Amino acid sequence: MALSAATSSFKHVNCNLPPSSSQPISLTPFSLTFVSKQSTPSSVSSSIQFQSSNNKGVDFGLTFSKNNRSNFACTEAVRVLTGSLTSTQGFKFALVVARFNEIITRPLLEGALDTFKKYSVKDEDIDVVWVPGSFEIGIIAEKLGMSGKYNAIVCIGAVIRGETTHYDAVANSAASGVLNASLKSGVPCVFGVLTTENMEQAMNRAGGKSGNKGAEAALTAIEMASLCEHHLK
Ligand SMILES: Nc1c(NC[C@H](O)[C@H](O)[C@H](O)CO)[nH]c(=O)[nH]c1=O
Ligand SMILES: CC(=O)[C@@H](O)COP(=O)(O)O
Repeated sequence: MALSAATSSFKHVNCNLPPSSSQPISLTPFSLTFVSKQSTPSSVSSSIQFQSSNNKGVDFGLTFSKNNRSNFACTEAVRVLTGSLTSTQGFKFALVVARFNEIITRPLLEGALDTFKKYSVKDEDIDVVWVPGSFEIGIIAEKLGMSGKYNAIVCIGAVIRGETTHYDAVANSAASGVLNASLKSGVPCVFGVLTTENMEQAMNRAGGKSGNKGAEAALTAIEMASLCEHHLK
């Protein structure tokens, strides 16, 4: 395989990322060595080495197939751990949802549940716990985490600025409550609490023009659950 053909195929390398992931893969190579190894009627397998400026090498084995799909496997030198979004079998999730501003938190919850369904998490593996407001999320997330029943917990709330400084107290307490729950229990507790200046900003993030932050939180929960369960046990 000629180098020019390899580099043109390289633009189309499929890294097996899930369909909704938009995170870039950063390789920033200092130098790149290309070695063609094997060619079959349907594919060409090659080895490519990236050498960074601190002399750490990463070898990648690539298979370019005729249907323009490629497999991309890191083979040695640097161990890269990433949670999978597609290996959700047996995972259990809890969602803690604040009833305050329910007009926002309910669509956030629905977004999260849709995402779990999309990634094959079964309904019977999901528990939803309602709390009065975002201030109360932390203590319940911590209890759920400590129960040892869940792989990750999604915390959902909507704190919307009013006239007074109450907003800052609730928003900061919610954030530190969720963080503490995570650190104390060792179970990933994901922060799906909106903190917005007004209702319009909240609606935009609860299924409006800025997406659904509940759906994003569920995706983060899956990735974190996988990272802990599959790599860090
Ligand atoms: N103002 C908001 C609240 N306030 C309620 C508190 O969360 C809490 O329930 C109360 O102070 C009793 O402890 N909660 C939200 O989720 N969002 C708000 O905008
Ligand atoms: C989160 C809040 O701050 C809000 O609901 C309270 O509003 P206000 O500051 O006008 O009392």
